[in-house]
Amino acid sequence: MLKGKNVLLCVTGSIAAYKIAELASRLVKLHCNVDVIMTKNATNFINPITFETLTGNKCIVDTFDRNFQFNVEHVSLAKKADCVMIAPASANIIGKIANGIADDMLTTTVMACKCKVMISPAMNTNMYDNPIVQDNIARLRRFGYEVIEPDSGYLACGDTGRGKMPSPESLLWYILKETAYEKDMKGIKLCVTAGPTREAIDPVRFISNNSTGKMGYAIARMAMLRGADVTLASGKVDVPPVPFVNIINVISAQDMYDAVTEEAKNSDIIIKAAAVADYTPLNVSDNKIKKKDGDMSIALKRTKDIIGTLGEHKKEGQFICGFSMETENVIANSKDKLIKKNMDMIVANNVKVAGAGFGTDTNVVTIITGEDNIELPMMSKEDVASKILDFIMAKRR
Ligand SMILES: Cc1cc2nc3c(=O)[nH]c(=O)nc-3n(C[C@H](O)[C@H](O)[C@H](O)COP(=O)(O)O)c2cc1C
Ligand SMILES: CC(C)(COP(=O)(O)O)[C@@H](O)C(=O)NCCC(=O)NCCS
Ligand SMILES: [Mg+2]
Repeated sequence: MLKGKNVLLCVTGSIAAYKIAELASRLVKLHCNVDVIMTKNATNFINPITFETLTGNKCIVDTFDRNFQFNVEHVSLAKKADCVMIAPASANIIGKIANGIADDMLTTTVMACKCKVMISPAMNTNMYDNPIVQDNIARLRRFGYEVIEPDSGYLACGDTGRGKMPSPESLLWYILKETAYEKDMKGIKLCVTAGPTREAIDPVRFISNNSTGKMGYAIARMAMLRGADVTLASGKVDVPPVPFVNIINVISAQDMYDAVTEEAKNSDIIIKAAAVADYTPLNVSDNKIKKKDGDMSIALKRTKDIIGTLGEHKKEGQFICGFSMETENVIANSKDKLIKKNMDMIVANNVKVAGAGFGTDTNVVTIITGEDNIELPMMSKEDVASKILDFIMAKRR
């Protein structure tokens, strides 16, 4: 995902420094070239050899070290980097950078950087809340540095509070958002739906379906990485939330209808990968329905047709993509829906095909537009998501 990219990690003297080894390793596994600069104080917490072994590059601490690969190392590292992350960032380094001090390798390199610089403060809560630190952070933001909000939680001194460095996984997402993929969807507002809906029968029971949200979440994730401004209307799912995406949690088909019809007013593209109930109980019992002898039946009524409503009110230039999950006459039924509901594209999948449908990490789909019928081989839901976005972007051009 990061082949050909150069990320510069800058590590300072905080107990959270050890966690950056994990980040460096994750980046390397994504085929990224990783350079690491440490402050001298950081080497008290983690040895440069750790980073050198993980990245295959010399870890630089001393500006005046003559054992250089480049002529003027601080300038070449600054020029080469696609993005810089200072993590953990000590109160000291924040103060130095905010005030134009460049008295070591880290601060000198950062001073020479033109690329995006992200700073992840990690320190004791009292230090973080200190008005001098807060003032320095505000100053850094004013100069275009991205300062990442620290988490709240257990700190090494035994206190609990603000100042904890976000997990390596969270920091990785910041880097991916900046460097992974071309940002060809920048400026586009995308609304994605995902997951199942739940239709209450009584306070303890509901009618639902097997959707896990994996397909919709993959679309939201890929679009976010391509620079889109993404809103994800999600039913109850177990998949982790997508960072940097506005998630609207919904339960029922009616909730989904309300969220999506509202969001659609400002969306350039709408992709509906949720499995929304077509029917809901006619009456919802206020109390748990008691078991009785004999059979029972539940009367159902139609839910509102979300895609139908979106198609009817489609704005000029808006692109609507639906998903269809069929078990027979997949293509014919999907084409029918596409036309009837005024969609621009429909992605058909058949639950009965191996590697397709609910819960799996792969899917087998056919992308159907007015003109084309493109059958894709089995691929990961991530790759299916990319293909869908590629098609939509090409159609919009
Ligand atoms: C055990 C220990 C843990 C520390 N943790 C932090 C920390 O999390 N954040 C911080 O700002 N300073 C922390 N410090 C203080 C810094 O190491 C100190 O301010 C140092 O001068 C920072 O140097 P540097 O910014 O050049 O890396 C810690 C010090 C010690 C001894
Ligand atoms: C120390 C640690 C990395 C521990 O993380 P963990 O609880 O996730 O294992 C985390 O609490 C953190 O990021 N702390 C911020 C820096 C810190 O605690 N500095 C010491 C002064 S209180
Ligand atoms: Mg349906």
